Amino acid sequence: MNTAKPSQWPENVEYIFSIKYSKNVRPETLQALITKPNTATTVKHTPGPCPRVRIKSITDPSHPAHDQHGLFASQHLAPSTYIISYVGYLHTKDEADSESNYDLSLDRELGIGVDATKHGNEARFINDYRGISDSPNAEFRDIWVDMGGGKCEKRMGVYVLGAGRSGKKAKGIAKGEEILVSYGKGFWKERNKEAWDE
Ligand SMILES: C[S@@+](CC[C@H](N)C(=O)[O-])C[C@H]1O[C@@H](n2cnc3c(N)ncnc32)[C@H](O)[C@@H]1O
Repeated sequence: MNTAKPSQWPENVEYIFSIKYSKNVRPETLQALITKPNTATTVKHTPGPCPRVRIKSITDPSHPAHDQHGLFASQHLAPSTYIISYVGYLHTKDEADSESNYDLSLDRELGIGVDATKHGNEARFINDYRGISDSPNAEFRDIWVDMGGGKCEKRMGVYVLGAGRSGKKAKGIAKGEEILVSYGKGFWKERNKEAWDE
């Protein structure tokens, strides 16, 4: 088994390769989260540090996440390239931690989220573009990860914005550039940053 961790991985967070399922998820919900629709995009499971990204501490005082970390491209990433999937603790609405800064909705209809506060991979370090760049250069998409042996896992995958969606960012993400998504207005509204109303 691959036990390597990415450089700069924090000691208080468990580095995981696949989702950790809460025992409170109902069997029929769990079944829906591991049953891939025929037409869905599938990505092969790849355990271990992702070669396309690098976690870096943010030392620039003008960066709004100064003194935290961010995720950067370790090679040029072409438009629409799959980068990494978001893993963490998969939980029900009732178990959601309203204080978490790492909780991503996986399936709104099923009321399921994935929280990477205590367990996660490099994707937990992706910052929001606001105050850093004019626009995001990456986005979350629904994916299914083929775990082998006929098993699949529904996850959120991070992709480089496609040429159609990204305008001037159609060249993809350059080596060394920070990977930035939009967390959505709701994330910042809940944290009282009303000024970032876009
Ligand atoms: C999912 S974490 C991203 C990784 C985080 N920077 C870290 O080092 O663990 C989300 C948190 O990162 C910070 N963050 C992300 N994007 C930001 C932005 N554009 N401006 C200010 N803080 C940001 C906020 O503290 C937010 O609650």
